[in-house]
Amino acid sequence: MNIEIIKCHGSNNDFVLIDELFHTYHFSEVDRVSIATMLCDRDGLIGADGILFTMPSDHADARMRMFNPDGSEAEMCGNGLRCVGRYVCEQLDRNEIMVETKEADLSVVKKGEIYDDVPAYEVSIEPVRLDPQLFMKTEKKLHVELPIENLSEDLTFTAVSVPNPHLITMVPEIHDENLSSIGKQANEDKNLLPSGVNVSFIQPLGDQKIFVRTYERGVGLTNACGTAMSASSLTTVLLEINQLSEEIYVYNRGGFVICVVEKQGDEYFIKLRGNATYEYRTSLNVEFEHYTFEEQSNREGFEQEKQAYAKLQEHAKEEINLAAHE
Ligand SMILES: N[C@@H](CCC[C@H](N)C(=O)O)C(=O)O
Repeated sequence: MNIEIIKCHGSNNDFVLIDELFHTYHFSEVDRVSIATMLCDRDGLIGADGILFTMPSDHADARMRMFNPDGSEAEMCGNGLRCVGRYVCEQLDRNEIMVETKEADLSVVKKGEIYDDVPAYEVSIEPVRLDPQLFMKTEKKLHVELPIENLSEDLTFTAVSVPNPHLITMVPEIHDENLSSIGKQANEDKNLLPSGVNVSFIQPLGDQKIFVRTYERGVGLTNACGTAMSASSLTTVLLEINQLSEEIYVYNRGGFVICVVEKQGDEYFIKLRGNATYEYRTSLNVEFEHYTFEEQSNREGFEQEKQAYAKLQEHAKEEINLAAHE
């Protein structure tokens, strides 16, 4: 089967976008899993943190289904939603659309630039729930800054569903080996976390700024995770480190995003704003029976936007260094 793809990223959390709105591909559920495991493989031709199936919806402008490299399907993907949002906005010639996701219809709005020549897309991250029982075996009704003995002797965690599951912890300094080992352990402990979990470490940088690193369920360490940065922003608001309704700059290995946490009654709402950058477009011939694929065309690169994004990333690195030495 011939499949056209766009390789894209949000904060260098990179994806393969497949358009089923304007192409008629008949994928079975097994095909979707094969596409995810084959195309995301970092030792293969493409390599990515996930697949974004951009599909028709019976009530919204489009529907997004997101698959991790291990073939599992996630409830949501914040960085991916910006990429799908951009794609659909451009196809429909609109600046604002609604995208159906597993648990909610979410708005995507094109909103100026996040940095010079880097257009910004703002997405709603909903529903936001603090009930740990949604994904963790626990008697507790709320799990904010509490220990989880099976995962760490000294760290405390906050459980947030947005609606994919997240455990967040505050640390003075981030050590990848520690995050990786806790992330692996959390995803192996099916008695505690039956559907797995994304684990993030937050390093506060002061002045409404944080640095977030995430071990993603179904992936491992990634450059950034949009839902994790949203859940982390909420965590810092709950812990009164950052302010409600104010912009929170979230730095990551691949750049930065801006989150705003709002509260209405007892409910929280999060907006996530950041880039949606295309790297290249190409077409693939996928042989599902043989579990193989090859590239059919030369890659069409998006050099200008890649260069603009490289400057954003340089700026993010400088900001992180400055904050770390203040
Ligand atoms: N990187 C994504 C989240 C992708 C799904 C995650 N690995 C999960 O299984 O929940 C994001 O930007 O939110």
